Parts: sequence; C-alpha cells; structure tokens
Amino acid sequence: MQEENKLRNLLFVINPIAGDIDKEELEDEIKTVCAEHQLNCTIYRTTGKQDPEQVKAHLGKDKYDAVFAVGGDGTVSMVGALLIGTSIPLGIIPLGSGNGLSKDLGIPQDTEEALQLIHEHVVRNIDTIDLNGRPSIHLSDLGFNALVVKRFSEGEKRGPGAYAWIALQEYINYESKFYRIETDTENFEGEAFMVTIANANAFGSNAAINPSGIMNDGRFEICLIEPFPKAAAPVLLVRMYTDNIDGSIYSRRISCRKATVYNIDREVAHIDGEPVELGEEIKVTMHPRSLKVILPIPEEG
Ligand SMILES: Nc1ncnc2c1ncn2[C@@H]1O[C@H](COP(=O)(O)OP(=O)(O)OP(=O)(O)O)[C@@H](O)[C@H]1O
Repeated sequence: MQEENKLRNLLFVINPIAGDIDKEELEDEIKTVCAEHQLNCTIYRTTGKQDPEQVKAHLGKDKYDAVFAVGGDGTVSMVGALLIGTSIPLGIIPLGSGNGLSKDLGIPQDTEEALQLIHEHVVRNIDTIDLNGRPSIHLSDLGFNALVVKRFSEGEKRGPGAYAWIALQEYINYESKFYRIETDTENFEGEAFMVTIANANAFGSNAAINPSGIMNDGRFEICLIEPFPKAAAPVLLVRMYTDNIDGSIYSRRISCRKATVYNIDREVAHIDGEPVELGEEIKVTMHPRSLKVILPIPEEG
C-alpha cells in the first residue's frame, strides 16, 4: 500500500444482478478485506431505480475517499459519471459480461485479484469526454454497433453469444449512414458503417477500435469504419481482435480535442454501452484528467 494514497472511507456500489453472479459471498469478502486493512466500508446495493440519485445522496451525506463500482459497464459508467471533476477516485471490481473500461485500465478481471485493489493501488487521472453534456469515459458509437447495443439492451438474453447473434442478424441488412464531422484537426463528410468516439481502446468484447488511444493525453479519437464490401467483414473483424484495425483501408481515425458530429440520418447512438438519443448535432468536448481512477501498482522494470 502506498501511504500517500491511503483511502480509508470506502463506498462500494454493488449491482446485485450484474453478470448473473451471486454477490452475497463477495460482500462478505469485501467486508473482510476492509476489516483486515482497517478501512471503513459502506455498501450500497443498486436497485435499478434512481441509483444515480441514491449514490449522489450518499456522496453528499458522508465523506468518502473512494467509491468502488462492483458490477458491469453500466454500474461503472453510472458511478464514474458522478465522480468526474471530484477528488474521489473510482475503483472497479469488474463483474459484468464486457467490463470494457476495466480491461482498458488494466484492472484484473479475476475477482480475487481485483479485490486487492481495495488496499493496494495507485491513483491516476484519466480524461473524460462529453457528448452534448453527457459524460463518456470509455467508448461511444453511432451506427452499426450502436444499433446492436440498442437491440441487445431491448432483448431478454444476456452474454456475448446473444450479442454476437444480434450483430449477425443486423449486419445482413445494415446500410451505412451519412455523417459530417468537424474537428479541430480535420473534417470528414460521407458514409460510415460506424463512428466511434473513443476515449479508450477496446470494446468489452476485446475488439480494439482505437488500439493506440491514450486515456490521459487530452485527446480523443473519432474512429470511422467506412463502407466495405461484405467479403471484407471477416478480415476487418480479425484486424479488430488483433489490434490491427489501422491496417485496413476501410478504417480512418481522427485524433482531436473537440468535435461536432452531424448525424444527418439520425442514426442510433450509445454512450459507454447505454443507448441514448443525442439529436442531429453532437458536440464532443474533452475534459482532460478529470476522473481519478484506482489502478494496480505498475510492475517495475
Ligand atoms: N437490483 C437491480 N435489479 C434489476 N436491475 C438492476 C438492479 N441494479 C441495477 N440494475 C440495472 O443493471 C444495469 C447495469 O448492469 P451492469 O452493466 O452493471 O451489468 P451487466 O449488464 O451484467 O454487465 P455488462 O454491462 O458488462 O454486460 C442497469 O440497467 C441497471 O438499471
């Protein structure tokens, strides 16, 4: 434990349904770890109703040194959004099906290992962005993937298999949409299969849309997949899963500090995995190093 980062009063926001995993044992483990290290532990279990308001009320009532989101990407985004611009760091115990942000941050996916972060960690600042005022910490999309995210969130079935099945069904008839993008570095006008506004690197599935993105460089990337022949789809997929999307002639990336995306066809959108309605004109703003995160202590050498 690094004394400078000693975080004593901890709030754990636990999503009881995330990842279809029973959390009772985990709650006991969290309490045990905290007791062993003389840390104060408060637990809030999400209900799915007015959780942001409830967590905000907790933050207003007591002074917490850190808040751990225990759940999937939805729980992490909800807690993270409340901590942007504050001095309270976000910890993550990943328990969802994707866990995209935690993977990009190098947080252990093994629960026992992730629990060590409660008492052994470093705190670092990362950038966040916002889309028309809505915070995004990880990846947001317009286009094909956003449509799949929307269908997935409307469906009953969870898990990567269900997601892949929806993607396949939607892919068969999907037509690229028209976008105009103005940034402080370059502009784009034309059709795209998908437009990802990336603060980070890879989706929870491990498909890396922005492999060289850096989360504390004051920049974000607009990653375009331009229209491609159906026969090129498998190669594109392989490139995404091997950190090599830049090698594709259908991929284009704009690195910038601010942007306006004109979603001319009013295609669906998501922010960090949550489907959203953003309107035709989307202003993207960068907030450098605006979120503190709890990370594993880097290995030396
Ligand atoms: N007690 C609860 N009962 C029902 N729904 C809940 C409850 N608590 C939170 N939720 C809902 O869970 C969703 C967030 O789930 P989260 O993303 O954390 O896990 P997941 O869906 O299993 O993981 P992933 O997003 O990685 O697939 C939100 O829609 C939230 O409203």
